[in-house]
Amino acid sequence: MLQSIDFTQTKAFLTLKSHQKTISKKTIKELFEEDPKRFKKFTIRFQDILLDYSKNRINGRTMAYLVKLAEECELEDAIAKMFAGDEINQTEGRAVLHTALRNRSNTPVMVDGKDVMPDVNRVLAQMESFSESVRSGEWKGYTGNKIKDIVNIGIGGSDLGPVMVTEALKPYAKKGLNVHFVSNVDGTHIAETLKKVNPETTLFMIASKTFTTQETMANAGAAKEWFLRSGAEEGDVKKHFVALSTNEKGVSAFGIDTKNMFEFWDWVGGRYSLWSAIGLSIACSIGYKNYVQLLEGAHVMDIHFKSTPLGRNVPVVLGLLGIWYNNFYGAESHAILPYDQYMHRFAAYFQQGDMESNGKYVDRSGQVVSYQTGPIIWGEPGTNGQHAFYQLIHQGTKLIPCDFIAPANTHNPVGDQHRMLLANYFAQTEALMNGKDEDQVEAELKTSGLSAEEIAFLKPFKVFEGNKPTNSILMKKLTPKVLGSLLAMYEHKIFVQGVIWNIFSFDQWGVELGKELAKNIYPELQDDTEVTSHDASTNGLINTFKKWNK
Ligand SMILES: O=P(O)(O)OC[C@H]1O[C@@H](O)[C@H](O)[C@@H](O)[C@@H]1O
Repeated sequence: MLQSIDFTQTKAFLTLKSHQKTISKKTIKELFEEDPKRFKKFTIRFQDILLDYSKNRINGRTMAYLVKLAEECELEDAIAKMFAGDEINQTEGRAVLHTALRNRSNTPVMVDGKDVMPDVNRVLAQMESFSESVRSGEWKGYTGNKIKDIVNIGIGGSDLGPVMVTEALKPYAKKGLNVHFVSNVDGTHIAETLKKVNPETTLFMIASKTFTTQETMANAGAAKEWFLRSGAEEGDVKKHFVALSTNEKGVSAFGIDTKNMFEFWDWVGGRYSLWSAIGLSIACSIGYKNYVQLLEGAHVMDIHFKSTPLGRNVPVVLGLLGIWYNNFYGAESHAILPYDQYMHRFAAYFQQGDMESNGKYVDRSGQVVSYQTGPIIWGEPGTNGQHAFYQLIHQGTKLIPCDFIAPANTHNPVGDQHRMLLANYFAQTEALMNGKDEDQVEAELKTSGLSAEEIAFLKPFKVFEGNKPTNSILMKKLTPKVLGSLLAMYEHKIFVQGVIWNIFSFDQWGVELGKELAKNIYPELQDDTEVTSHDASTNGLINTFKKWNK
Protein backbone atom coordinates (compact mmCIF):
# COMPACT_ATOMS: atom_id res chain seq x y z
CA MET A 1 0.00 0.00 0.00
CA LEU A 2 1.15 3.52 -0.75
CA GLN A 3 0.80 6.27 1.85
CA SER A 4 -1.82 8.91 1.15
CA ILE A 5 0.03 12.24 1.34
CA ASP A 6 -1.37 15.54 0.09
CA PHE A 7 1.64 17.07 -1.63
CA THR A 8 0.18 20.57 -1.38
CA GLN A 9 0.46 20.28 2.40
CA THR A 10 4.18 19.47 2.42
CA LYS A 11 6.90 21.90 3.48
CA ALA A 12 8.58 21.54 0.09
CA PHE A 13 5.39 22.56 -1.71
CA LEU A 14 5.23 25.84 0.22
CA THR A 15 8.94 26.48 -0.39
CA LEU A 16 8.44 25.80 -4.10
CA LYS A 17 5.48 28.19 -4.21
CA SER A 18 7.53 31.11 -2.96
CA HIS A 19 10.61 30.01 -4.94
CA GLN A 20 8.51 30.07 -8.11
CA LYS A 21 7.78 33.76 -7.54
CA THR A 22 11.50 34.54 -7.40
CA ILE A 23 12.68 32.36 -10.25
CA SER A 24 9.94 33.40 -12.61
CA LYS A 25 11.45 36.90 -12.60
CA LYS A 26 14.28 35.49 -14.68
CA THR A 27 14.08 33.99 -18.14
CA ILE A 28 15.78 30.74 -19.05
CA LYS A 29 18.07 32.78 -21.28
CA GLU A 30 19.14 34.89 -18.30
CA LEU A 31 19.68 31.79 -16.21
CA PHE A 32 22.11 30.57 -18.89
CA GLU A 33 23.93 33.89 -18.89
CA GLU A 34 24.33 33.67 -15.11
CA ASP A 35 25.69 30.14 -15.00
CA PRO A 36 28.25 28.91 -17.51
CA LYS A 37 28.05 25.40 -16.04
CA ARG A 38 24.32 25.12 -16.63
CA PHE A 39 24.49 22.55 -19.43
CA LYS A 40 26.80 20.33 -17.41
CA LYS A 41 24.65 20.71 -14.30
CA PHE A 42 21.37 19.90 -15.96
CA THR A 43 22.21 17.02 -18.25
CA ILE A 44 22.21 13.32 -17.44
CA ARG A 45 23.88 10.75 -19.63
CA PHE A 46 22.22 7.36 -19.47
CA GLN A 47 23.99 4.83 -21.69
CA ASP A 48 23.27 5.92 -25.29
CA ILE A 49 20.77 8.57 -24.22
CA LEU A 50 21.48 12.14 -23.17
CA LEU A 51 18.83 14.07 -21.30
CA ASP A 52 19.38 17.83 -21.44
CA TYR A 53 16.94 19.59 -19.15
CA SER A 54 18.88 22.84 -18.91
CA LYS A 55 16.35 24.75 -21.02
CA ASN A 56 13.82 24.80 -18.19
CA ARG A 57 12.69 27.49 -15.75
CA ILE A 58 14.86 26.08 -13.02
CA ASN A 59 18.06 26.57 -11.13
CA GLY A 60 19.88 24.31 -8.67
CA ARG A 61 17.54 25.33 -5.87
CA THR A 62 14.42 24.49 -7.86
CA MET A 63 15.68 20.97 -8.43
CA ALA A 64 16.70 20.58 -4.77
CA TYR A 65 13.22 21.66 -3.60
CA LEU A 66 11.51 19.38 -6.12
CA VAL A 67 13.60 16.48 -4.85
CA LYS A 68 12.58 17.41 -1.29
CA LEU A 69 8.96 17.31 -2.46
CA ALA A 70 9.49 13.80 -3.83
CA GLU A 71 11.09 12.77 -0.54
CA GLU A 72 8.23 14.17 1.51
CA CYS A 73 5.84 12.22 -0.72
CA GLU A 74 7.86 9.07 0.03
CA LEU A 75 8.70 8.43 -3.58
CA GLU A 76 11.61 6.11 -2.80
CA ASP A 77 9.36 3.92 -0.69
CA ALA A 78 6.77 3.84 -3.48
CA ILE A 79 9.39 2.79 -6.05
CA ALA A 80 10.61 0.01 -3.79
CA LYS A 81 7.03 -1.17 -3.26
CA MET A 82 6.26 -1.31 -6.96
CA PHE A 83 9.34 -3.40 -7.74
CA ALA A 84 8.68 -5.65 -4.75
CA GLY A 85 5.21 -6.58 -5.99
CA ASP A 86 3.18 -4.79 -3.29
CA GLU A 87 -0.51 -4.38 -4.11
CA ILE A 88 -0.10 -0.75 -5.15
CA ASN A 89 -2.99 -0.96 -7.63
CA GLN A 90 -5.30 -0.91 -4.64
CA THR A 91 -8.64 -0.31 -6.31
CA GLU A 92 -8.17 -3.49 -8.34
CA GLY A 93 -6.30 -5.33 -5.56
CA ARG A 94 -3.29 -6.04 -7.77
CA ALA A 95 0.47 -5.72 -7.87
CA VAL A 96 2.04 -3.68 -10.68
CA LEU A 97 4.84 -5.71 -12.17
CA HIS A 98 5.50 -4.92 -15.79
CA THR A 99 9.11 -4.60 -14.57
CA ALA A 100 9.13 -8.35 -13.83
CA LEU A 101 8.43 -9.07 -17.50
CA ARG A 102 11.77 -7.51 -18.43
CA ASN A 103 13.68 -8.58 -15.32
CA ARG A 104 16.67 -9.91 -17.22
CA SER A 105 18.57 -10.47 -13.96
CA ASN A 106 16.04 -13.18 -13.18
CA THR A 107 16.08 -12.45 -9.45
CA PRO A 108 12.86 -13.70 -7.84
CA VAL A 109 9.85 -11.39 -7.87
CA MET A 110 7.21 -12.48 -5.41
CA VAL A 111 3.44 -12.11 -5.79
CA ASP A 112 1.35 -13.68 -3.02
CA GLY A 113 4.38 -15.67 -1.86
CA LYS A 114 5.11 -17.08 -5.32
CA ASP A 115 8.04 -16.20 -7.57
CA VAL A 116 6.59 -15.07 -10.91
CA MET A 117 9.86 -15.37 -12.85
CA PRO A 118 9.47 -19.05 -13.86
CA ASP A 119 6.11 -18.20 -15.49
CA VAL A 120 7.55 -15.11 -17.17
CA ASN A 121 10.44 -17.16 -18.57
CA ARG A 122 8.12 -19.98 -19.69
CA VAL A 123 6.01 -17.61 -21.78
CA LEU A 124 9.13 -15.92 -23.16
CA ALA A 125 10.43 -19.34 -24.27
CA GLN A 126 7.06 -20.05 -25.89
CA MET A 127 7.25 -16.68 -27.69
CA GLU A 128 10.78 -17.46 -28.80
CA SER A 129 10.01 -20.82 -30.37
CA PHE A 130 6.74 -19.61 -31.90
CA SER A 131 8.22 -16.46 -33.42
CA GLU A 132 11.15 -18.41 -34.80
CA SER A 133 8.89 -20.98 -36.42
CA VAL A 134 6.76 -18.26 -38.03
CA ARG A 135 9.81 -16.34 -39.25
CA SER A 136 11.58 -19.40 -40.59
CA GLY A 137 8.49 -20.61 -42.44
CA GLU A 138 8.34 -23.79 -40.38
CA TRP A 139 4.88 -22.77 -39.11
CA LYS A 140 2.52 -23.58 -41.97
CA GLY A 141 -1.00 -22.45 -42.75
CA TYR A 142 -3.78 -24.91 -43.59
CA THR A 143 -2.72 -25.26 -47.22
CA GLY A 144 0.93 -25.87 -46.31
CA ASN A 145 2.11 -22.34 -47.09
CA LYS A 146 4.24 -20.22 -44.80
CA ILE A 147 2.89 -17.12 -43.05
CA LYS A 148 3.30 -13.84 -44.89
CA ASP A 149 0.99 -11.56 -42.89
CA ILE A 150 0.27 -11.16 -39.20
CA VAL A 151 -2.91 -9.36 -38.16
CA ASN A 152 -2.94 -8.28 -34.51
CA ILE A 153 -6.50 -7.70 -33.36
CA GLY A 154 -6.65 -5.73 -30.12
CA ILE A 155 -7.36 -2.25 -28.79
CA GLY A 156 -5.89 0.20 -26.25
CA GLY A 157 -2.91 -1.38 -24.57
CA SER A 158 -3.34 -4.52 -26.67
CA ASP A 159 -2.75 -2.48 -29.81
CA LEU A 160 -0.92 0.80 -29.25
CA GLY A 161 2.30 -0.70 -27.84
CA PRO A 162 2.84 -3.29 -30.60
CA VAL A 163 1.87 -0.74 -33.29
CA MET A 164 4.25 1.87 -31.93
CA VAL A 165 7.18 -0.54 -31.45
CA THR A 166 6.83 -2.36 -34.78
CA GLU A 167 6.76 1.04 -36.49
CA ALA A 168 9.68 2.41 -34.45
CA LEU A 169 11.80 -0.67 -35.15
CA LYS A 170 10.84 -1.20 -38.78
CA PRO A 171 14.50 -1.27 -39.88
CA TYR A 172 14.76 -4.55 -37.91
CA ALA A 173 11.61 -6.10 -39.40
CA LYS A 174 11.75 -9.31 -41.39
CA LYS A 175 11.13 -8.69 -45.07
CA GLY A 176 8.18 -10.58 -46.49
CA LEU A 177 6.43 -10.78 -43.13
CA ASN A 178 3.99 -7.90 -42.86
CA VAL A 179 2.31 -6.88 -39.61
CA HIS A 180 -1.14 -5.26 -39.58
CA PHE A 181 -3.14 -3.93 -36.67
CA VAL A 182 -6.90 -3.85 -36.35
CA SER A 183 -8.38 -2.04 -33.36
CA ASN A 184 -11.45 0.04 -34.19
CA VAL A 185 -14.90 -1.58 -33.99
CA ASP A 186 -15.68 0.38 -37.16
CA GLY A 187 -15.98 -2.47 -39.70
CA THR A 188 -13.85 -0.46 -42.10
CA HIS A 189 -10.72 -1.27 -40.13
CA ILE A 190 -11.00 -5.05 -40.40
CA ALA A 191 -12.51 -4.92 -43.91
CA GLU A 192 -9.69 -2.82 -45.34
CA THR A 193 -7.08 -5.01 -43.66
CA LEU A 194 -8.60 -8.26 -44.92
CA LYS A 195 -8.49 -6.87 -48.47
CA LYS A 196 -4.69 -6.89 -48.21
CA VAL A 197 -4.16 -10.45 -46.96
CA ASN A 198 -4.67 -14.04 -48.04
CA PRO A 199 -6.34 -16.48 -45.61
CA GLU A 200 -3.87 -19.23 -46.48
CA THR A 201 -0.86 -17.18 -45.39
CA THR A 202 -2.28 -15.01 -42.60
CA LEU A 203 -1.89 -15.45 -38.88
CA PHE A 204 -4.31 -13.65 -36.56
CA MET A 205 -3.19 -12.72 -33.06
CA ILE A 206 -6.19 -11.98 -30.88
CA ALA A 207 -4.71 -9.69 -28.25
CA SER A 208 -6.89 -9.00 -25.25
CA LYS A 209 -6.02 -9.13 -21.59
CA THR A 210 -9.64 -9.75 -20.61
CA PHE A 211 -10.76 -11.43 -23.85
CA THR A 212 -14.11 -9.70 -23.40
CA THR A 213 -13.46 -6.32 -25.02
CA GLN A 214 -16.32 -5.61 -27.41
CA GLU A 215 -14.24 -4.18 -30.26
CA THR A 216 -11.69 -6.98 -30.20
CA MET A 217 -14.23 -9.77 -29.93
CA ALA A 218 -16.26 -8.33 -32.82
CA ASN A 219 -13.19 -7.98 -35.06
CA ALA A 220 -11.89 -11.41 -34.08
CA GLY A 221 -15.29 -12.93 -34.91
CA ALA A 222 -15.29 -11.18 -38.30
CA ALA A 223 -11.77 -12.44 -39.04
CA LYS A 224 -12.74 -16.00 -38.14
CA GLU A 225 -15.85 -15.87 -40.31
CA TRP A 226 -13.81 -14.53 -43.23
CA PHE A 227 -11.22 -17.25 -42.70
CA LEU A 228 -13.83 -20.03 -42.65
CA ARG A 229 -15.56 -18.58 -45.72
CA SER A 230 -12.32 -19.00 -47.65
CA GLY A 231 -12.75 -22.78 -47.60
CA ALA A 232 -10.88 -23.49 -44.38
CA GLU A 233 -12.46 -25.72 -41.75
CA GLU A 234 -12.93 -25.28 -38.02
CA GLY A 235 -9.92 -27.58 -37.43
CA ASP A 236 -7.73 -25.18 -39.43
CA VAL A 237 -8.40 -22.32 -37.01
CA LYS A 238 -5.55 -23.43 -34.76
CA LYS A 239 -3.05 -22.88 -37.56
CA HIS A 240 -4.19 -19.30 -38.13
CA PHE A 241 -5.43 -17.97 -34.80
CA VAL A 242 -3.47 -17.51 -31.59
CA ALA A 243 -4.47 -15.66 -28.44
CA LEU A 244 -2.54 -13.30 -26.17
CA SER A 245 -4.55 -13.12 -22.98
CA THR A 246 -5.01 -13.73 -19.28
CA ASN A 247 -8.40 -15.40 -19.86
CA GLU A 248 -8.01 -19.09 -20.72
CA LYS A 249 -11.76 -19.82 -20.61
CA GLY A 250 -12.59 -16.97 -22.98
CA VAL A 251 -9.87 -18.09 -25.38
CA SER A 252 -11.11 -21.66 -25.64
CA ALA A 253 -14.75 -20.51 -25.88
CA PHE A 254 -13.71 -18.51 -28.95
CA GLY A 255 -12.36 -21.74 -30.50
CA ILE A 256 -8.64 -21.11 -30.13
CA ASP A 257 -6.58 -24.08 -28.98
CA THR A 258 -5.18 -23.09 -25.57
CA LYS A 259 -1.88 -24.57 -26.72
CA ASN A 260 -1.76 -21.52 -28.94
CA MET A 261 -2.49 -19.16 -26.09
CA PHE A 262 0.29 -16.92 -24.81
CA GLU A 263 -0.46 -16.15 -21.23
CA PHE A 264 0.06 -13.10 -19.07
CA TRP A 265 -1.23 -12.07 -15.68
CA ASP A 266 -3.45 -9.57 -13.92
CA TRP A 267 -0.43 -7.76 -12.48
CA VAL A 268 0.34 -6.50 -16.00
CA GLY A 269 -1.63 -3.34 -16.80
CA GLY A 270 -3.00 -3.15 -20.36
CA ARG A 271 -1.05 0.01 -21.18
CA TYR A 272 2.13 -1.55 -19.78
CA SER A 273 1.73 -4.87 -21.57
CA LEU A 274 3.96 -4.70 -24.63
CA TRP A 275 6.59 -6.44 -22.49
CA SER A 276 4.29 -9.42 -22.06
CA ALA A 277 2.77 -11.90 -24.52
CA ILE A 278 1.09 -8.83 -26.07
CA GLY A 279 4.53 -8.24 -27.62
CA LEU A 280 4.28 -11.41 -29.76
CA SER A 281 3.70 -9.48 -32.99
CA ILE A 282 6.83 -7.45 -32.17
CA ALA A 283 8.90 -10.60 -31.59
CA CYS A 284 7.66 -12.08 -34.88
CA SER A 285 8.42 -8.91 -36.78
CA ILE A 286 11.85 -7.92 -35.43
CA GLY A 287 12.91 -11.36 -34.21
CA TYR A 288 13.10 -12.69 -30.67
CA LYS A 289 16.71 -11.57 -30.13
CA ASN A 290 15.79 -7.97 -30.91
CA TYR A 291 12.69 -8.25 -28.73
CA VAL A 292 14.95 -9.33 -25.86
CA GLN A 293 17.13 -6.28 -26.55
CA LEU A 294 14.01 -4.15 -26.11
CA LEU A 295 13.40 -5.85 -22.75
CA GLU A 296 17.07 -5.41 -21.87
CA GLY A 297 16.87 -1.66 -22.56
CA ALA A 298 13.87 -1.36 -20.28
CA HIS A 299 15.56 -3.46 -17.61
CA VAL A 300 18.64 -1.22 -17.44
CA MET A 301 16.33 1.79 -17.07
CA ASP A 302 14.47 -0.07 -14.29
CA ILE A 303 17.76 -0.60 -12.45
CA HIS A 304 18.64 3.07 -12.90
CA PHE A 305 15.19 4.10 -11.64
CA LYS A 306 15.27 2.02 -8.49
CA SER A 307 18.89 2.64 -7.53
CA THR A 308 19.86 6.18 -8.57
CA PRO A 309 19.52 9.10 -6.14
CA LEU A 310 16.43 11.13 -6.99
CA GLY A 311 18.27 14.21 -8.22
CA ARG A 312 20.19 12.25 -10.88
CA ASN A 313 17.42 9.83 -11.70
CA VAL A 314 16.18 10.39 -15.28
CA PRO A 315 12.48 9.43 -14.85
CA VAL A 316 12.35 11.25 -11.50
CA VAL A 317 13.80 14.44 -12.95
CA LEU A 318 11.36 14.33 -15.87
CA GLY A 319 8.45 13.64 -13.53
CA LEU A 320 9.39 16.51 -11.21
CA LEU A 321 9.79 18.96 -14.10
CA GLY A 322 6.31 17.98 -15.25
CA ILE A 323 4.95 18.68 -11.75
CA TRP A 324 6.75 22.04 -11.75
CA TYR A 325 4.87 23.24 -14.84
CA ASN A 326 1.59 21.45 -14.13
CA ASN A 327 1.18 22.59 -10.55
CA PHE A 328 3.24 25.78 -10.27
CA TYR A 329 2.82 27.32 -13.75
CA GLY A 330 -0.64 26.07 -14.70
CA ALA A 331 0.53 24.20 -17.83
CA GLU A 332 -2.25 21.90 -18.97
CA SER A 333 -0.57 19.87 -21.64
CA HIS A 334 2.76 18.35 -22.52
CA ALA A 335 4.02 17.73 -26.06
CA ILE A 336 6.18 14.78 -27.08
CA LEU A 337 7.96 15.61 -30.32
CA PRO A 338 10.13 12.89 -31.82
CA TYR A 339 12.42 13.94 -34.66
CA ASP A 340 12.31 10.46 -36.09
CA GLN A 341 9.70 9.32 -38.58
CA TYR A 342 9.83 5.76 -37.24
CA MET A 343 8.54 7.10 -33.91
CA HIS A 344 5.39 8.52 -35.45
CA ARG A 345 3.12 6.64 -33.02
CA PHE A 346 5.22 7.37 -29.93
CA ALA A 347 3.13 10.31 -28.69
CA ALA A 348 -0.11 8.39 -29.35
CA TYR A 349 1.25 5.49 -27.31
CA PHE A 350 2.04 7.68 -24.32
CA GLN A 351 -1.24 9.48 -24.70
CA GLN A 352 -2.81 6.28 -23.38
CA GLY A 353 0.13 5.52 -21.08
CA ASP A 354 -0.04 8.87 -19.34
CA MET A 355 -3.65 10.02 -19.66
CA GLU A 356 -5.21 6.69 -18.70
CA SER A 357 -2.79 6.41 -15.77
CA ASN A 358 -2.92 9.91 -14.35
CA GLY A 359 -6.24 11.28 -15.58
CA LYS A 360 -7.78 10.99 -12.09
CA TYR A 361 -9.57 13.49 -9.85
CA VAL A 362 -9.84 11.46 -6.67
CA ASP A 363 -6.81 10.93 -4.44
CA ARG A 364 -5.62 7.76 -2.72
CA SER A 365 -7.81 8.41 0.29
CA GLY A 366 -10.92 8.86 -1.83
CA GLN A 367 -11.03 12.66 -1.64
CA VAL A 368 -11.50 14.96 -4.62
CA VAL A 369 -8.14 16.61 -5.29
CA SER A 370 -7.68 20.37 -4.99
CA TYR A 371 -4.95 20.53 -7.64
CA GLN A 372 -4.30 19.56 -11.25
CA THR A 373 -3.27 15.97 -12.03
CA GLY A 374 -2.29 14.40 -15.36
CA PRO A 375 -1.64 16.68 -18.32
CA ILE A 376 -2.97 16.30 -21.85
CA ILE A 377 -0.30 14.44 -23.82
CA TRP A 378 0.02 15.08 -27.50
CA GLY A 379 2.52 15.36 -30.30
CA GLU A 380 3.55 14.50 -33.82
CA PRO A 381 6.92 13.84 -35.34
CA GLY A 382 9.13 16.81 -36.24
CA THR A 383 9.33 18.47 -38.69
CA ASN A 384 5.66 17.91 -39.59
CA GLY A 385 4.60 19.50 -36.33
CA GLN A 386 6.65 22.60 -37.10
CA HIS A 387 4.51 23.29 -40.15
CA ALA A 388 1.30 22.59 -38.30
CA PHE A 389 0.96 23.44 -34.61
CA TYR A 390 4.29 24.91 -33.47
CA GLN A 391 2.87 28.39 -34.12
CA LEU A 392 0.82 28.01 -30.96
CA ILE A 393 3.79 26.73 -28.95
CA HIS A 394 5.90 29.72 -30.04
CA GLN A 395 3.35 32.52 -29.95
CA GLY A 396 0.11 31.20 -28.46
CA THR A 397 -1.18 32.07 -25.00
CA LYS A 398 -0.60 28.63 -23.49
CA LEU A 399 2.50 27.31 -21.81
CA ILE A 400 3.38 23.97 -23.39
CA PRO A 401 6.44 22.19 -22.05
CA CYS A 402 7.87 19.94 -24.77
CA ASP A 403 10.15 16.93 -25.04
CA PHE A 404 12.27 16.98 -28.19
CA ILE A 405 13.59 13.49 -29.02
CA ALA A 406 16.09 12.71 -31.78
CA PRO A 407 18.64 10.11 -32.84
CA ALA A 408 22.20 11.22 -33.73
CA ASN A 409 22.32 8.50 -36.42
CA THR A 410 19.64 7.63 -38.91
CA HIS A 411 18.72 4.26 -40.38
CA ASN A 412 18.17 6.02 -43.71
CA PRO A 413 20.98 8.33 -44.77
CA VAL A 414 19.29 10.07 -47.68
CA GLY A 415 21.47 12.89 -49.03
CA ASP A 416 22.12 15.29 -46.17
CA GLN A 417 18.58 15.06 -44.82
CA HIS A 418 19.48 13.79 -41.40
CA ARG A 419 21.60 16.88 -40.73
CA MET A 420 18.72 19.01 -42.02
CA LEU A 421 16.36 17.24 -39.63
CA LEU A 422 18.70 17.69 -36.69
CA ALA A 423 19.32 21.33 -37.55
CA ASN A 424 15.59 21.82 -37.09
CA TYR A 425 15.63 19.84 -33.86
CA PHE A 426 18.34 22.07 -32.35
CA ALA A 427 16.87 25.26 -33.78
CA GLN A 428 13.44 24.75 -32.25
CA THR A 429 14.54 24.45 -28.61
CA GLU A 430 16.88 27.38 -29.11
CA ALA A 431 14.11 29.49 -30.64
CA LEU A 432 11.63 28.49 -27.95
CA MET A 433 14.05 29.53 -25.25
CA ASN A 434 15.54 32.71 -26.73
CA GLY A 435 12.59 34.07 -28.65
CA LYS A 436 13.14 37.33 -30.49
CA ASP A 437 12.75 40.71 -28.79
CA GLU A 438 11.48 44.01 -30.19
CA ASP A 439 14.95 45.40 -30.84
CA GLN A 440 15.94 42.37 -32.90
CA VAL A 441 12.70 42.54 -34.85
CA GLU A 442 13.08 46.25 -35.49
CA ALA A 443 16.68 45.88 -36.66
CA GLU A 444 15.64 43.12 -39.06
CA LEU A 445 12.69 45.07 -40.43
CA LYS A 446 14.86 48.11 -41.02
CA THR A 447 16.94 46.16 -43.52
CA SER A 448 13.84 45.24 -45.53
CA GLY A 449 13.14 48.67 -47.02
CA LEU A 450 9.76 49.08 -45.29
CA SER A 451 8.46 52.45 -44.14
CA ALA A 452 8.59 53.45 -40.47
CA GLU A 453 4.82 53.08 -40.31
CA GLU A 454 4.90 49.58 -41.77
CA ILE A 455 7.67 48.58 -39.37
CA ALA A 456 5.68 49.86 -36.39
CA PHE A 457 2.64 47.93 -37.55
CA LEU A 458 4.46 44.64 -38.16
CA LYS A 459 6.72 44.67 -35.12
CA PRO A 460 4.43 43.14 -32.45
CA PHE A 461 3.50 40.18 -34.65
CA LYS A 462 7.11 39.25 -35.20
CA VAL A 463 8.15 39.28 -31.55
CA PHE A 464 8.68 35.90 -29.86
CA GLU A 465 8.53 36.04 -26.07
CA GLY A 466 10.70 32.95 -25.74
CA ASN A 467 11.28 31.44 -22.28
CA LYS A 468 9.42 28.29 -23.36
CA PRO A 469 10.68 25.22 -21.51
CA THR A 470 11.92 22.12 -23.32
CA ASN A 471 13.73 18.88 -22.59
CA SER A 472 16.04 17.50 -25.26
CA ILE A 473 16.48 13.76 -25.40
CA LEU A 474 19.25 12.84 -27.77
CA MET A 475 20.01 9.19 -28.48
CA LYS A 476 22.84 7.65 -30.47
CA LYS A 477 20.55 5.58 -32.68
CA LEU A 478 17.04 4.21 -32.43
CA THR A 479 17.88 0.58 -31.62
CA PRO A 480 15.65 -1.94 -29.80
CA LYS A 481 17.68 -1.43 -26.63
CA VAL A 482 17.53 2.36 -26.74
CA LEU A 483 13.80 2.25 -27.45
CA GLY A 484 13.31 -0.09 -24.48
CA SER A 485 15.08 2.39 -22.21
CA LEU A 486 13.08 5.34 -23.55
CA LEU A 487 9.79 3.54 -23.00
CA ALA A 488 10.67 2.54 -19.45
CA MET A 489 11.84 6.10 -18.81
CA TYR A 490 8.42 7.52 -19.70
CA GLU A 491 6.56 4.76 -17.85
CA HIS A 492 8.46 5.59 -14.68
CA LYS A 493 7.97 9.30 -15.18
CA ILE A 494 4.22 8.63 -15.13
CA PHE A 495 4.65 6.59 -11.95
CA VAL A 496 6.61 9.38 -10.22
CA GLN A 497 3.89 11.89 -11.00
CA GLY A 498 1.09 9.58 -9.86
CA VAL A 499 2.85 9.07 -6.52
CA ILE A 500 3.23 12.82 -5.96
CA TRP A 501 -0.31 13.62 -7.07
CA ASN A 502 -1.44 10.96 -4.60
CA ILE A 503 -3.59 9.14 -7.14
CA PHE A 504 -3.89 5.52 -8.25
CA SER A 505 -2.09 5.34 -11.60
CA PHE A 506 -2.86 1.74 -12.50
CA ASP A 507 -6.64 1.56 -12.71
CA GLN A 508 -8.88 3.09 -15.39
CA TRP A 509 -12.43 3.30 -14.04
CA GLY A 510 -13.04 6.32 -16.23
CA VAL A 511 -13.37 4.21 -19.36
CA GLU A 512 -16.18 2.06 -17.98
CA LEU A 513 -19.22 4.34 -18.02
CA GLY A 514 -19.21 4.90 -21.78
CA LYS A 515 -18.83 1.14 -22.32
CA GLU A 516 -21.81 0.38 -20.05
CA LEU A 517 -24.06 2.91 -21.77
CA ALA A 518 -23.07 1.64 -25.23
CA LYS A 519 -24.11 -1.85 -24.08
CA ASN A 520 -27.54 -0.48 -23.13
CA ILE A 521 -27.98 1.47 -26.34
CA TYR A 522 -26.83 -1.29 -28.71
CA PRO A 523 -30.05 -3.40 -28.36
CA GLU A 524 -32.13 -0.24 -28.81
CA LEU A 525 -30.64 0.18 -32.28
CA GLN A 526 -31.95 -3.17 -33.50
CA ASP A 527 -35.42 -2.00 -34.65
CA ASP A 528 -37.37 1.11 -35.69
CA THR A 529 -39.12 1.75 -32.39
CA GLU A 530 -38.70 5.33 -31.28
CA VAL A 531 -36.65 5.66 -28.09
CA THR A 532 -37.75 7.97 -25.28
CA SER A 533 -35.74 6.66 -22.34
CA HIS A 534 -32.74 9.04 -22.63
CA ASP A 535 -32.30 12.77 -22.43
CA ALA A 536 -33.76 14.80 -25.32
CA SER A 537 -30.46 15.10 -27.16
CA THR A 538 -29.57 11.40 -26.99
CA ASN A 539 -33.15 10.41 -27.92
CA GLY A 540 -33.11 12.84 -30.84
CA LEU A 541 -29.79 11.57 -32.15
CA ILE A 542 -30.75 7.90 -31.83
CA ASN A 543 -34.10 8.46 -33.53
CA THR A 544 -32.52 10.37 -36.40
CA PHE A 545 -30.00 7.56 -36.80
CA LYS A 546 -32.87 5.05 -36.95
CA LYS A 547 -34.58 7.05 -39.68
CA TRP A 548 -31.43 7.40 -41.73
CA ASN A 549 -29.92 3.95 -41.21
CA LYS A 550 -31.75 1.84 -43.77
O1 LIG B 1 -6.70 -6.06 -23.53
P1 LIG B 1 -8.14 -5.80 -23.31
O2 LIG B 1 -8.67 -6.51 -22.09
O3 LIG B 1 -8.95 -6.14 -24.53
O4 LIG B 1 -8.32 -4.26 -23.01
C1 LIG B 1 -8.03 -3.29 -23.98
C2 LIG B 1 -8.13 -1.90 -23.39
O5 LIG B 1 -9.45 -1.74 -22.90
C3 LIG B 1 -9.73 -0.47 -22.39
O6 LIG B 1 -11.06 -0.40 -21.95
C4 LIG B 1 -8.83 -0.11 -21.28
O7 LIG B 1 -9.07 1.22 -20.96
C5 LIG B 1 -7.37 -0.26 -21.72
O8 LIG B 1 -6.52 -0.06 -20.62
C6 LIG B 1 -7.14 -1.63 -22.28
O9 LIG B 1 -5.80 -1.71 -22.77
